[in-house]
Amino acid sequence: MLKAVQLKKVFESGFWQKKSLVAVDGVDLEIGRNETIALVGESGSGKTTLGKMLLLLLESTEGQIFLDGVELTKVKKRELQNIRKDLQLIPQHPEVSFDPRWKVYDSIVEPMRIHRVVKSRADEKKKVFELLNMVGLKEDHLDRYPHELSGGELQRVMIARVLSLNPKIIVADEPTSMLDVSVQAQILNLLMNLQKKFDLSIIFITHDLEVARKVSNRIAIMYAGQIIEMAEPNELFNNPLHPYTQFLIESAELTSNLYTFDIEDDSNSIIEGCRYYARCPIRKNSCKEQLPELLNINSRHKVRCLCTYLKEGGILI
Ligand SMILES: Nc1ncnc2c1ncn2[C@@H]1O[C@H](COP(=O)(O)OP(=O)(O)OP(=O)(O)O)[C@@H](O)[C@H]1O
Repeated sequence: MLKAVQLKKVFESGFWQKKSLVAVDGVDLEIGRNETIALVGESGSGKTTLGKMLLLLLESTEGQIFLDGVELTKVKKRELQNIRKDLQLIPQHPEVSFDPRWKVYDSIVEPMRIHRVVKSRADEKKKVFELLNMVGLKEDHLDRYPHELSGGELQRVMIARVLSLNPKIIVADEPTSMLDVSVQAQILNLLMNLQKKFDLSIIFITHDLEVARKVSNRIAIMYAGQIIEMAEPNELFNNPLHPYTQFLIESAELTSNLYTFDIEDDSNSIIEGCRYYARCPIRKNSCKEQLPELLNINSRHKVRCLCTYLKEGGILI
């Protein structure tokens, strides 16, 4: 359904001296209908940048994106308007996506008007009530301004707004991280139920491995702009192969949340070998020179680590 091939994003940053920062570094990813892939990784590993590129909200420096076989990176801007409604974002902070001067009703109908998915005001009203029902809000909420809603209610409005366009792919970028635990669970359940109903493909960005395990069919672990391991949740938790994944799982068990390094290293700058070299407890000299590929260990498990290939039976050689 959605397929990314060797996606790369390089930002030019630096105030006095310009420096290239590789935020996403050669990502291949394929997501099927009704599938959820969780992108997990520490702050700065490129999750949001990758998510935005997949939704065409950010231009890729290199690589291709296909939706149902159509290469989106080649489609003309005018034709993209139609495709954009299939690709939607649920952001971490919905409050910044809403106009504070608009009531909830207007915020929900705005994208439907832009994309002309309703034919009359009566249709529009009917659709808004349907959506409201689905996301568990009441008629009374429609007449309020964003600041008059709780974080959980606001995220429900965001979900209604996104679903109004009947999208194919949703990138949910840490959609529950600012909510308290009980509301988090409600929103996650709501998303999972709506996914079945709407046949959605979801890329779920999170720091929280336990959330990833709960919501996803597959988990992709990101480090320094690359996917370094990918597997179904049970397989990944029972048999983590990359030293970084092992570290994440151990840290999550200790703190129930993902430990973040103090990132004063150069993991996002352009180096030759394995991006995890500086921190890796099992590194070999050859890891410094050779960037490992993301290779299949078996049909359900991929890893990007030279030492693991050798240990797991030498697929590389
Ligand atoms: N517009 C930009 N200009 C320059 N650098 C950027 C820009 N957007 C992101 N970056 C950099 O790209 C890298 C990846 O950022 P990104 O936001 O994708 O990471 P992330 O994994 O989503 O982090 P977080 O979990 O904190 O949201 C970071 O080093 C970030 O500073």
